[in-house]
Amino acid sequence: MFEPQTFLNYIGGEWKAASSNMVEASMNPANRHETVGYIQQSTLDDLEEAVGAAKAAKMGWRKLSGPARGEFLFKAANQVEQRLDEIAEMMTREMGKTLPEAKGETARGVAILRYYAGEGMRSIGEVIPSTDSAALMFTSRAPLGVVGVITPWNFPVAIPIWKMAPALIYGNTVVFKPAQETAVTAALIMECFHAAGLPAGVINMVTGDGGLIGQAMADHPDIQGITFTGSNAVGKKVGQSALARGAKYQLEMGGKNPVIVARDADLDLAVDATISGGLKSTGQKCTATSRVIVHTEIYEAFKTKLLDKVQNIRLGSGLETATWMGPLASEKQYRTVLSYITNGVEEGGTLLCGGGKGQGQDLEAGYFVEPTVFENISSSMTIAQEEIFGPVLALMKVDSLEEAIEIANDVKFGLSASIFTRDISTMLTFLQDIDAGMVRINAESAGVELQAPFGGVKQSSSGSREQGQAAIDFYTDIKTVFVKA
Ligand SMILES: NC(=O)C1=CN([C@@H]2O[C@H](COP(=O)(O)OP(=O)(O)OC[C@H]3O[C@@H](n4cnc5c(N)ncnc54)[C@H](O)[C@@H]3O)[C@@H](O)[C@H]2O)C=CC1
Ligand SMILES: O=C(O)CCC(=O)C(=O)O
Repeated sequence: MFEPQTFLNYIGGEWKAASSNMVEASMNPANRHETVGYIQQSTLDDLEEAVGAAKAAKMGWRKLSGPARGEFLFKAANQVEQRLDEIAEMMTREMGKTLPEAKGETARGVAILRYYAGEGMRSIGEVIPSTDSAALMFTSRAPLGVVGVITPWNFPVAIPIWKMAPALIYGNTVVFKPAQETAVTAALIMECFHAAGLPAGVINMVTGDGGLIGQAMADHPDIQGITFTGSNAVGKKVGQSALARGAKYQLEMGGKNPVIVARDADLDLAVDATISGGLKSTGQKCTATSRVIVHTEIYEAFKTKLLDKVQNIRLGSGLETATWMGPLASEKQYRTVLSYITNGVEEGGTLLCGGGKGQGQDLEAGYFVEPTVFENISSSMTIAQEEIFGPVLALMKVDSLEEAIEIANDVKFGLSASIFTRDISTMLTFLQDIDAGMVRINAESAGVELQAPFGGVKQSSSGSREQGQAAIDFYTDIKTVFVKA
């Protein structure tokens, strides 16, 4: 029998209840009657305390050497690794993705922590020849100060860690506001940082309403940088608030990612990648495949193979081994996805499979939506333009590569895009002409590697890149130093 616990804020190295004395229940989306845990409904006073703690810890932390900061991250990685099964199970319970996916994500969190721990030993500048032969000129990097981290619910371990680990290694202190939907999982990650013994105030977590706590972080004069992943609408607000007071900001937002299936594609490979890229995590990835743009000559063959597999997808609780696809993460997301499906039908799309609530007694209490495939979708339709963030694929038929790329680029987003082809000139045309930050050839649109830059173009991101060594650009400022004896 699962017993829900109450989780506290983490401020100045201590666990604290919100000053409102109010908690909120976090629910299991596979069974809305099950409470996963209770989390704090924080007030602006709690945020103030957390920012104050981060500000007070700032100088001590930045004065530590990079390798010394790295030691703390190695310890945090070991903690997460030791608790991997427990954290992954909580993630599955709290947001619905299957247990193997949750374990994979938690293991990725461990690897990210180790990667950035190692960054503490690497170069942070370069020597540049001065025109004055008696001088030494070089660049160095300075931390921003206090960094605000606002994260979504779809990757409750990986996204917070890929923001907090580089923030910390480059000498910043952190105030973290996770999505309320997955704040229990976030609290387990904070327990790992606490056990790793980071000095008090270096990392702080305040849970609560995004419009209140998140917005106040974006507005806060003592937070010098804000990193955000989430919706486009909120991201823009966060960016505008930070810009208005001269703070640095980094936004990772939506996607409407295409896969192009060229006429010479390996169809089995393309089908598997479309299913994995579009439907894993129940389609709730900013890199998820949403539009499937298929050459007319192989359209029917591709469609038949795709439907054959999609119709056999097993829905259920992510904790059950037979389950391939779990529920949507929340009631809000469930309603959003169902309304996009209704809209697709109303605008003239043809439903090939799915389209409804998950059927069956064991699915009744959860936010399950059947894996859904549409055809007869034109680029101007709402479901071809807006991010759905659910298990919905839209098939679009084209006569040429040029037409495929034109449709692929005909959206406001530009995060990830993939193509299936064996032809080198098709590959080259695609990688040159596609508007996307992540370009993938013969691979699904989702999936990122922690050591490589991650981000999009157009309205998918604010232009900066996360992960890999690219992260240093956001979390530090360059100092150009000129020294003469
Ligand atoms: N790019 C991505 O990975 C994600 C995209 N989304 C997209 O956003 C849609 C809505 O999902 P939501 O959870 O409602 O996203 P959201 O953008 O509202 O939430 C993301 C984070 O921002 C916080 N937040 C909310 N309002 C805020 C404000 N005014 N100021 C500062 N922070 C604020 C939330 O508490 C959460 O921590 C999804 O259907 C999906 O299309 C959602 C999550 C992740
Ligand atoms: O594809 C991935 O693994 C990362 C996706 C992501 O960053 C997101 O959905 O926010």
